[in-house]
Amino acid sequence: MSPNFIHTYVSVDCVVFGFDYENRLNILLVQRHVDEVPLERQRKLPGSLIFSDEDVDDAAQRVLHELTGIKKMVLKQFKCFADPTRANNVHDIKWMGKEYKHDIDRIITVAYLSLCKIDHKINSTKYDTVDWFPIDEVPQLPFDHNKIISESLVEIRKWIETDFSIIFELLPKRFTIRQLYQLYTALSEKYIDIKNFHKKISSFNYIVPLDEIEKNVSHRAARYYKFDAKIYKKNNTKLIK
Ligand SMILES: O=P(O)(O)OC[C@H]1O[C@@H](O)[C@H](O)[C@@H]1O
Repeated sequence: MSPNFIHTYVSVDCVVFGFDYENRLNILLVQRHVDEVPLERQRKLPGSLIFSDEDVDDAAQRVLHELTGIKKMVLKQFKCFADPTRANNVHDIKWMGKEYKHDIDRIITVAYLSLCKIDHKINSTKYDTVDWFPIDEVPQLPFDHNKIISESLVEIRKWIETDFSIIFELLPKRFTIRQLYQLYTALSEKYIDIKNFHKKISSFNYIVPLDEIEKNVSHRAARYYKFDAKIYKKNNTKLIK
């Protein structure tokens, strides 16, 4: 007897990270609409089935553009999720039927990581509701989206160790060393104390001090810095060795 081979749909899902003013990692979730399910239980990762004439990376770039209105965003494919039961939930089947007008029983999804400054204006052309959620306040999501998010966290930690410059995609254009430190500690599993961090940072010429300091703060006003991508590319140093 010959084995059964799958005949399946393929989708992409994007985990977009942001870093908020309370020093927490956030991700972007969208709202879907399925009758009979309370709205607060219908958040999901932004995603889409892939068009028949589309490359998978292009589909992810399209999803991000439809999600944020931003033309080109940092993007990293990190894993394929193919559990045969991942789209078996009755509400998920209903949703796919409504959204794609097809009888869809199996979907393999390719997951992507992306990064966005949290103060960037989100101009979605596809979703009526797009919100930032602190990573530890993400609700129960459809499909295997909670699993995709936890695996994306492992992935972003690895990413930062191989390419430190991605951290600046999450920070405002001008930032303090404390902000950089807090983001680094939220992302990295390595511990470094703030004094040593300051020492390290001051040896990196791609982190450039500005002639501006914080205003209206209760603690000692800190200097602002900016990231110089050109200088970084020249020496491409890892931050913590
Ligand atoms: O609901 P949308 O994102 O349009 O459809 C694609 C979905 O199909 C599932 O594999 C994915 O997890 C993805 O979310």
